[in-house]
Parts: sequence; C-alpha cells; structure tokens
Amino acid sequence: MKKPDGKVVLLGDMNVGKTSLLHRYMEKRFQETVSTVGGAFYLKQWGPYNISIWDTAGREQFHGLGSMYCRGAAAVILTYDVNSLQSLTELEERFLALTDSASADCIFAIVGNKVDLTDDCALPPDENRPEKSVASCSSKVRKQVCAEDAIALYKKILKYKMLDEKDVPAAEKMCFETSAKTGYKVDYLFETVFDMVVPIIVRQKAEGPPQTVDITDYKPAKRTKSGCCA
Ligand SMILES: Nc1nc2c(ncn2[C@@H]2O[C@H](COP(=O)(O)OP(=O)(O)OP(=O)(O)O)[C@@H](O)[C@H]2O)c(=O)[nH]1
Ligand SMILES: [Mg+2]
Repeated sequence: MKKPDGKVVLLGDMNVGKTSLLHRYMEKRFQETVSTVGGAFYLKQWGPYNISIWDTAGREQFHGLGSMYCRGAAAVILTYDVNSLQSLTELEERFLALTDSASADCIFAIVGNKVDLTDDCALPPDENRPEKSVASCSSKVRKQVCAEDAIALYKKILKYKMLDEKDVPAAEKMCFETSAKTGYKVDYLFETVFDMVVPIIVRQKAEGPPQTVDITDYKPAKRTKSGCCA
C-alpha cells in the first residue's frame, strides 16, 4: 500500500453522520451504518498526493483515541448534526482539545450534516423563491443550529489556537452544511478541504519526517578500562 502523504480526520459526536459522509464521498451512496468502533481510514488520490481520510468513533468510550488519530493531521473536519445543538457544543467541549496533536498549520472545517431533515420554512420569504406550502414542510423539523452558530465556533477555534483571522481561511468558507443522505455539498466539502491541504502536504514533505528521538535505540556508551582518554 502506498504511504499517505497527508491526513484528514473527521471528528464529532456519535450519530452525526461522519461515516455516512465518507461513504457518500468515497462510494457515492448512502447506506445504513453501524456505530464506528475505534477508527478506520480511506485513501484518496488527489493530484500527485495520497491523502488518508480518517473516520473516528464519536462514542465516549473511544474518546481517548481521538488525539492519536489527529497526530500530524493537515485538516480536521469537525462534524455536527444541524438538528442537535448539543452536537455542536460537544465539538468545543469534547473534541477541540483532541486537535492539539494536529499539524501546527492544520485547516479546520465545521460541518453541519443532515440538512435533508430540516425545512427552510424558518427562512424569511424570498422574492425569487416560491412560497412553500405548510404541508411540504410538515414532515421536516426546524433546524436547531444555524450557520451563525458554526461561524461563532470557528472563531472560538481560532482563539483557542491563537490564530489571527487574517492568516487563515474565512469562517464563511470553512463552515459547511451537508447531507450524506442526498449528497448535498458532500463532494464540495471534501474537495475544498483537499485543495487546502495540498500546500500543507508540500511543506510537510519538504521538512521530512518529524525529528523525534526513539529512546529504545539509545545504547549507553561502553566504559573502557582506560576511561575517557582511550
Ligand atoms: N437523514 C439523514 N440521516 C443521516 C445522514 N447522515 C447520517 N445519517 C444517519 O444517522 C445515523 C448515524 O450515522 P453515522 O454515519 O453512522 O454516524 P457517525 O457520526 O459515524 O456515528 P459514530 O460512528 O457512532 O461516531 C445513521 O442512521 C445514518 O443513516 C444525513 O445526511 N441525513
Ligand atoms: Mg461512524
């Protein structure tokens, strides 16, 4: 198997649709999933680069693994469910700290999934959009998390990372709403992120592997009878 050149990690609470988003992008279909155990990854060829995309488990019991998956990540996709404010709050409270092990210039995307379950009846009337009948909205729920909430979280992340807004992609560009079920904006999400990680991959490759010392390789110098002057 070819060694990946860069890494993208999906993080977020259980049930928000991380696995479904990856299936939709990689296999172009929506299928029933089982809750992820540990983590799994796909490889995606992007131009000359091989990008690994890691799907992680949102379940609390696997939380400890998250920072391991994030190690050296060029991008982290923080995923929530637009119908669950709690899933957005969890990103800040439970998942953000896991990204401490990511690359220093890691890209952050915030993704609100399951928009197919919401109506847009809450939006103000638009002259260009025909009025929807109440009936067409009745089976859908009002979105619990609006785009502004995601943008506010993105700004908090910049603060947490001590990054200046002018040095990173704009919040509006990095907050997405998707539906793994219908495929809405799924390709756009992944492809935007891949385009952004290419410069990070180029830099990581130019710098070579991280300079770490493996202490298991350490062998104390043998003492000779004649001591240091031998
Ligand atoms: N309607 C709708 N359902 C979705 C969507 N994405 C995922 N689901 C459903 O939500 C449930 C959870 O999806 P998963 O992709 O397994 O969620 P996950 O984030 O990977 O969950 P963990 O692996 O437990 O962390 C499944 O029943 C999916 O079919 C979506 O865009 N729309
Ligand atoms: Mg999963």
